[in-house]
Amino acid sequence: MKLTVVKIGGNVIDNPAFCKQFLRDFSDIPSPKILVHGGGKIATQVAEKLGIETVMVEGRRITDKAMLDVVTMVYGGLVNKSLVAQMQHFSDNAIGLTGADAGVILSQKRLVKTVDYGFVGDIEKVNSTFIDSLLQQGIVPVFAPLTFDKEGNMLNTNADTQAQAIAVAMTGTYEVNLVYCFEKKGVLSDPEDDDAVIAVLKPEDYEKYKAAGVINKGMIPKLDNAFKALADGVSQVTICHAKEVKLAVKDGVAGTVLKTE
Ligand SMILES: Nc1ncnc2c1ncn2[C@@H]1O[C@H](COP(=O)(O)OP(=O)(O)O)[C@@H](O)[C@H]1O
Ligand SMILES: CC(=O)N[C@@H](CCC(=O)OP(=O)(O)O)C(=O)O
Repeated sequence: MKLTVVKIGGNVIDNPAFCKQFLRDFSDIPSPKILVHGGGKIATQVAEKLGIETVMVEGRRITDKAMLDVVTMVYGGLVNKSLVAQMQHFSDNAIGLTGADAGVILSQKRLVKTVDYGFVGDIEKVNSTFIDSLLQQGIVPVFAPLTFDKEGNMLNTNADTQAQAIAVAMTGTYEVNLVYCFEKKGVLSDPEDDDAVIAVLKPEDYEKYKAAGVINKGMIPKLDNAFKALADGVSQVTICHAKEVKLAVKDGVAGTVLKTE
């Protein structure tokens, strides 16, 4: 049986009209399906209002206690619950979850000698049986980019990584299609040209574009996760504009499709 996992980024969520259109389109995608959301841009804005500075290292937010409070409120509260309410309006029976709810995504606090990331989690285990029990009831799980550790901490977790880990965990039961939606038409071969979409991306091309600096910033962790998902058993991985989510799922052709070789 097929399962669709869609990840939606912060630039889409931050735009109410764009986000509403995306959720309307998402509601047309047949179940079973899962939504994973980011919200980094909104967390940065809220933190700024509270006088808390944002520092990102290799695509991950340094998350001290004050920032953990911000991301817990923003991702687990504001963003997650707003999405769930709108999805109910579009007749998707959504349930909003952090990884701590029902212990569904266990992480370990990120330990890197050179950088103190604070309350940032690297995912260890996803309870696919619990997720499947929701899917079996026709419920659409909506995951905030938060996980937890055995010490009882909430941990901030990169949303692209979380989508990849959930998608891979579900491959035991489903043929999984993973779609990363954002505000551009796909992975671009020319950052200045919004139409220069790379239709098919293979690992060797990725390395080439990365070395040339054409693929950079947030696209690097996104593609690392996307290729990992493909290597770990996800059937199809697409990176596309949020407006093309239905095309990506129904026709399997939109934006950039990843191939292993
Ligand atoms: N070659 C590229 N093609 C498209 N986007 C790119 C490329 N290189 C870097 N980017 C940047 O990557 C960003 C997407 O990553 P990120 O900001 O983490 O998105 P999201 O928050 O949606 O996960 C784009 O907004 C774009 O600025
Ligand atoms: C640890 C870490 O960096 N977590 C991310 C989680 C949100 C996210 O990934 O949001 P986007 O998908 O919108 O970028 C952050 O706080 O920015």
